[in-house]
Amino acid sequence: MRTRVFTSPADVGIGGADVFERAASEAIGERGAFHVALSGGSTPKFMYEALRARQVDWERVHVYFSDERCVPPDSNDSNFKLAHDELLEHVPIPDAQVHRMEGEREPEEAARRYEDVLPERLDLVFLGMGDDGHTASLFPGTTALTAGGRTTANFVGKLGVWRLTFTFGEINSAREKVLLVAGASKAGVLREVYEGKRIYPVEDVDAPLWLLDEAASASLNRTA
Ligand SMILES: O=C1O[C@H](COP(=O)(O)O)[C@@H](O)[C@H](O)[C@H]1O
Repeated sequence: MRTRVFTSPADVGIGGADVFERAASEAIGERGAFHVALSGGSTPKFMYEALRARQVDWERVHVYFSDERCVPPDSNDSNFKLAHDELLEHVPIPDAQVHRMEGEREPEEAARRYEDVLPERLDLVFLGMGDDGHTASLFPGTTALTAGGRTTANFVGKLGVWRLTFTFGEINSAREKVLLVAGASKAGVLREVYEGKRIYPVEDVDAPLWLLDEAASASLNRTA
């Protein structure tokens, strides 16, 4: 496992922005465009703030989402809205290059439609981890954990809601995967993940780079 530990959640965000800027420069230099998927939740906000001032050729960036809540794009629960308000409206990325999941549609239909939007291969996928070990909207015990295809609708029984999410196939086919994890509530699950217990969905992400804050990593006995 590759891991970097930062002092605070804000520093995790700066670490994520560093990865974004470097990967964008490499992809644009080598292939002429950068295809990146963003996550939701609370952790990416700091990365979005940091990214506004970075040297990124936004005209060549295409943004996707690794999961979405089944809500309209102007809902405060929308992963797209967070990225839009905190980053995308502040940088010169063409609107046509922002590819949101349509959380306002019937979930199965929205998942099918998103498969037509995705590029052949994503350069970089940002992910978070919930304190139940979910990543994207791949929650423990849900059907999406074994779904084929690239995106799927997922009913999350314990929340009583539908979500849209990348499958593990889509996540693992990306060139790079980065997990941003902050907060003491994640420490217990993280310890078990690092012990190789193999009980949480997040453990099915192949070879991710983990960007952690000190609170999340407090109980790790790390050798990597
Ligand atoms: O529900 C979600 O939660 C995870 C983790 O979010 P965080 O707030 O603990 O950082 C997130 O990665 C996912 O995109 C989101 O929809």
